[in-house]
Amino acid sequence: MAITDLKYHLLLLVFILSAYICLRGLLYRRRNCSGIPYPPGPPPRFLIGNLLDVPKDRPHLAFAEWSRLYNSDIVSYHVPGSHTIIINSAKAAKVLFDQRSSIYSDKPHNEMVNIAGWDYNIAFMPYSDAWRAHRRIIHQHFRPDAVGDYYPLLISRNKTLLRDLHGQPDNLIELLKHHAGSLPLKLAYDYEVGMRGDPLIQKVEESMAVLAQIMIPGRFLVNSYPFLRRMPEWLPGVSGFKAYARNCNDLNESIKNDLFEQTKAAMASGAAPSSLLTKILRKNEKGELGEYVIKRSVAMIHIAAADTSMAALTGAMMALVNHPYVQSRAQAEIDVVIGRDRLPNFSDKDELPYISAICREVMRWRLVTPLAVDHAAAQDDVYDGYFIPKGIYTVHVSAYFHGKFWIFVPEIGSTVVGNAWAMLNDSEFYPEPERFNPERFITPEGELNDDEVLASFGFGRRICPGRYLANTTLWLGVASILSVFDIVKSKDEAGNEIEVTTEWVDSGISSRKNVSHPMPFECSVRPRDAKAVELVKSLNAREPDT
Ligand code: HEM
Repeated sequence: MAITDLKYHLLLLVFILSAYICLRGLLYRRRNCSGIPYPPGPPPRFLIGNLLDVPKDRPHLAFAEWSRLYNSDIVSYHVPGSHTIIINSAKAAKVLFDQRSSIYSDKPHNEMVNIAGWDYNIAFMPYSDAWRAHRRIIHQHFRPDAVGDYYPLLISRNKTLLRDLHGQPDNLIELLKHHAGSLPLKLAYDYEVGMRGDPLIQKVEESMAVLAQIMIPGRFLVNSYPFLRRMPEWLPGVSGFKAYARNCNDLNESIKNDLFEQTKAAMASGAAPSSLLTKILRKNEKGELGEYVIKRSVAMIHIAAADTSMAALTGAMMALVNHPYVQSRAQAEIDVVIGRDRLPNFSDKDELPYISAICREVMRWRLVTPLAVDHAAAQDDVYDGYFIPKGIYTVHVSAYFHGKFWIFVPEIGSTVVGNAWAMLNDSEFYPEPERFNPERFITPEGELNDDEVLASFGFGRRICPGRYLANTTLWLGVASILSVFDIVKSKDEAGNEIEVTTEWVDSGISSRKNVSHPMPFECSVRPRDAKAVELVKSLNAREPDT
């Protein structure tokens, strides 16, 4: 390409960007012409808005602080391309996500999510027929009465975990991560994850690291200026994001397709072991559901379940090792209800309310997803005197240039974020919220109260459909480990106890969509007594029901 041509295209790009920014500015002001203010928040800076005001680390804390500072339970900030509204109270969440769910069930558009092949993630799908089709499959197989189908698998894997823990008492966290992280693939495809260096897990981790980057506000210009996707790759700044996205897209294609195709091939040869995928494919012999819907829904299970379940189970251990009193009370409950000759089972759940209270407190105290996943408003709305603009506001401008038609689509999008952390740490409902205190879920009569800490699983019609499986996995893990083991602090070489942190961090490179995990810590298990050793040694993982 001639130098003059290059200069011409660069000038054109600068012109388009400037036109965009001006048009956005105009639109932004025009929206304010409604006379209704946006929810309060830090004052935006010229061109970059509040880009510098949102901390990368634990933004849920800053957002909750803004509510105190600006005296409003909803607050907002603006970065080029989107306006973000943060919902900090359970009251506002109920009105917006539940009572006005037809408005707030949509999801914001993120151009890089699509380019990088992450659009199969149901949590990012717009509120549409496609989303309904995917959600229906997940719901059918993970609603409360369907979760019972997975009890035998959960119980037998739990027994394996206890036996492994007995053999490697200092390897608690690694074994738990493997236990929780491998379950979704076993359940979905009957795929057994290797303890270390599993190629599929590596692909998922790589792809998720890219996703974490994609979700950082302002990280990719194409999210603010989607037309850049159509620009030739030789333009400065375009080839970088395209190559990055292409690599991630290849990973996602492999994650979606490889196990799916292997299972289909095994089914054709009559050698496929039973799994959720074989069950769904057999039920769909007449082809009512498109194959791609099945493929994407089943692939989603691992993405949604593995990291979150690992965080919850290891978070429970962090809480328990720091609170020996809670362990003793739980063990006393287990001993009275089921004795010492067998492990707790799902049929014991109603009689072990304190174990359930521990699990709820784990989900409240240090949230796995403090800011859930972003929603978007499907239409303009007003709450408590504040204006919430619709998710995507588009204006199409076309121009004829250098023998070509160009279409510019400037949009002002509003993202609506439920700050679950702020809601579940509200001292009006949870006195001394910093304290790990399962008793807060127990009534004076000794029963479980009706607070299921639902905000820890998101909001409205988009609330996590896997929450019953997640709660069941956590409950069984905590109940079985406590029935035979004490969770204790590890010791250093000099025999001193190693302190255990109570802090959580966003995993990977911090972004506000990340799953939070406990900071790395060490702890061990110790059999409660000779009776516990006897019970663990007698466990046979292949007998699911005892
Ligand atoms: C401790 C474990 C888990 C936590 C904390 C968690 C949390 C969440 C949150 C916060 C959302 C976003 C909700 C929203 O947009 O408001 C979500 C969505 C989702 N989760 Fe979970 N989840 C967990 C486990 C699971 C499991 C085990 C599965 C699958 C079996 C699952 C499947 C999904 C799916 C499919 C969505 C997308 C829902 C939609 O957009 O309609 N999750 N989860």
